[in-house]
Amino acid sequence: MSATTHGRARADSDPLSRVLKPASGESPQERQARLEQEAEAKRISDAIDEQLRREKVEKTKARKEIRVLLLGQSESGKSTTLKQFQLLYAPSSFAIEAPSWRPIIYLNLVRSIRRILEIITIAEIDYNAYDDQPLSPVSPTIGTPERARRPTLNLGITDEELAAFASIRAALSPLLDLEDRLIALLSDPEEDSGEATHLNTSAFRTTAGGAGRGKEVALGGGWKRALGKWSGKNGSRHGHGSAENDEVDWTTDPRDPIHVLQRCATDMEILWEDERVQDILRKRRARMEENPGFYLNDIRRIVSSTYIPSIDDVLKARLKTLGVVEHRFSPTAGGTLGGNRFSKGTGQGEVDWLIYDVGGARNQRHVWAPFFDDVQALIFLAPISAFDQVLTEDTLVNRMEDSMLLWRNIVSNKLLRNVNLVLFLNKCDLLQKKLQSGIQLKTYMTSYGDRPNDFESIGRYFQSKFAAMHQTMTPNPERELYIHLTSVIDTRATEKIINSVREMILKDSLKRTKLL
Ligand SMILES: Nc1nc2c(ncn2[C@@H]2O[C@H](COP(=O)(O)OP(=O)(O)OP(=O)(O)O)[C@@H](O)[C@H]2O)c(=O)[nH]1
Ligand SMILES: [Mg+2]
Repeated sequence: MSATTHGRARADSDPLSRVLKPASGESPQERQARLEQEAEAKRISDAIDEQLRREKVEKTKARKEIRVLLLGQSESGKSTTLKQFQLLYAPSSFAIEAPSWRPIIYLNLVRSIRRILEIITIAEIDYNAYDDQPLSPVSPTIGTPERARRPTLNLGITDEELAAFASIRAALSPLLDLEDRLIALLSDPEEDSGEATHLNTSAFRTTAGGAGRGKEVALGGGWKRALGKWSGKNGSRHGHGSAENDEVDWTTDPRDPIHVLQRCATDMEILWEDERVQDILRKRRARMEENPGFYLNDIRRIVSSTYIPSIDDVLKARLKTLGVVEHRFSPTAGGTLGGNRFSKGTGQGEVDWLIYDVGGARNQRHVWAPFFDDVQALIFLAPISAFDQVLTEDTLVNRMEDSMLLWRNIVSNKLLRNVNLVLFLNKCDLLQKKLQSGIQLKTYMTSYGDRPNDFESIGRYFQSKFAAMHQTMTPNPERELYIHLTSVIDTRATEKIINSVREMILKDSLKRTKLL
């Protein structure tokens, strides 16, 4: 019986209107008859209510969809968390997509090299500023590297080193062109969505003037489809089996970026391993290892002709999200393993998960709100290693401060009052490294005072800070907050956390269903 039919039956025998009728001059028999009628009406009404409740439960069950929104500032780890969901619940699709990350990993590597070259250039500029001072009148021979014999500047560059840097910069210059080609390939997916041969004509073209050079590439969800050809179709395959086990040889395509990378590999290694370069990086406090998309210790492996990104490579790859990207993990579409895991122990049958990954940069945040009243759970990521960093989009704003402001807005938002709230205090691995290198939290957050500068104390401090903000600002004092200290590039640890988040959301969903 449909809900509409129930609605009519209910209107025909409305018990309320009967009860509300005045019962003046009622005889005992009439009263008895009225009470019986009322009881009967109530029984019918209760039966209808129960039927409606059951139908609503069935409808909810039939939908079998849990919607989760990932929020947090740029580089907080939202897309990486999404990758972990995919790895856990749709591992076969993760494996199929892994080769598509290859150009992004190349781009990350090229960006790291560019960053080092920029830092050296700044160091050189600092050095050359010394030229403004008059040279010694007793310069023994013209052309002698006078500066080399001067007391070194704080960066300690000599003319010989300058010459060496100039030579390595020249050797690495093809990477700038490669960066343009990779940006063109990644930024313009529409253009490459046609025939596979199209790749050979335009995908690796150079953008005029290198307009995107140095800027971070930001993409919506379409790039994986556009880069389907990177999954191995344009390389020679040897052997059989699944995509992850197939051996490919990227060098068979003369236009593949692998060639430039291979030609530059030795110079990239020389640059990265050079002690003087390391010294300059140290003095400039450029901790490359902590930057997103760090592959400088893996150059040989990455430029191999048969390179396929590993799980860790994909998790480390940095690609800024644009807009909102929706991902559905469904038991049937996402692979059987995913389906089984999702439905395990829930008592709810199989469940589809709809996860919204959004861009976290300030100019991306306006698109978040329309999703607030459509999700059951929200995972907010705050990278607690970022206390000594500023936002890329606004270098006057400290990242930790930005995270806390965002958190305040989220926890006080009325639209989210009934949403399950999960907080990932993320990048704990980087926090640990920072603390080990002697960086003090109190230098950047004076409110931390003289508390111990160790990971446990700082972790506890941030947990209680974020929890206190929730407690004082929440529009729903009943709402529970689940806080986890995370490093979402750590697959094993994140799997446990995701499982506990899943259990929590499903239990809550079951509770709500029972309450209906
Ligand atoms: N070491 C470390 N790196 C992390 C962690 N979480 C994320 N990353 C890296 O940080 C970078 C940024 O992560 P993303 O997941 O792309 O950040 P996002 O929040 O999606 O950023 P937007 O898309 O710009 O909003 C990536 O290179 C990740 O590999 C972590 O816990 N530890
Ligand atoms: Mg992202």
